[in-house]
Amino acid sequence: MRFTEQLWQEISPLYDAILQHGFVKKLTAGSLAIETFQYYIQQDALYLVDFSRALSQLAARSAQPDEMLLFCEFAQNAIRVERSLHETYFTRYNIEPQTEKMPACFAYTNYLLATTSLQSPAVGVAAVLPCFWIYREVGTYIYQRAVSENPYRDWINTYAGPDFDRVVTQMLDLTDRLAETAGPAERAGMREAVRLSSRLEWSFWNDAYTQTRWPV
Ligand SMILES: Cc1ncc(CN)c(N)n1
Repeated sequence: MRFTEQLWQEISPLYDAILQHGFVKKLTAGSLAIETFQYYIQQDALYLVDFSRALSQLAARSAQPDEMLLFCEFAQNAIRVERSLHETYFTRYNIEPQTEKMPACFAYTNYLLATTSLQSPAVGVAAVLPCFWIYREVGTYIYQRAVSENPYRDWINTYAGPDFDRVVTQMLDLTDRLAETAGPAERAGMREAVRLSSRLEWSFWNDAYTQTRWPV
């Protein structure tokens, strides 16, 4: 069994919890409140900058030039492609940019930055993997069920689309390659990183759904 197949088995309860979350259910039905989406997209704009920074760190730390190229491309796309999707919504709903990260966004971005800079490159790659993988799976799941008049159609099409699928396949292949040369402790670290980032994906949607702010 591929290492990434094992990973998917391990995180499938977390993935199921994401699919059962009100945010995803309402996004699918097209009934997600605009304020909820607003919060999400404001936080996601902040997230993407650090996500791109984490990918740039992986590029700098890659052992292979081809991997460097991949991470440079992913880092650029995180800002160019996903930001253009965001701009569509910022304009459509008149959303003001936010400058303060709320708890889940803060935890997730700091976790990604710390892991991609301080852990081994293989563990760093595992930490960013759910950012790609879970979005493709959730995007595809929603795409297959979403109503056609869904106001969030652009978001759904981006993550269920062929370009994003190609990137996710490259990430999965790379993760499997790195796992082949990793020792048991490093593989355990990779599994833990995938679990943690998957939890943080759930938290990111949950914060938007509950409009979480810093309590003090
Ligand atoms: C929180 C989060 N995770 C993942 C993605 C997809 N790169 C995103 N835009 N936002």
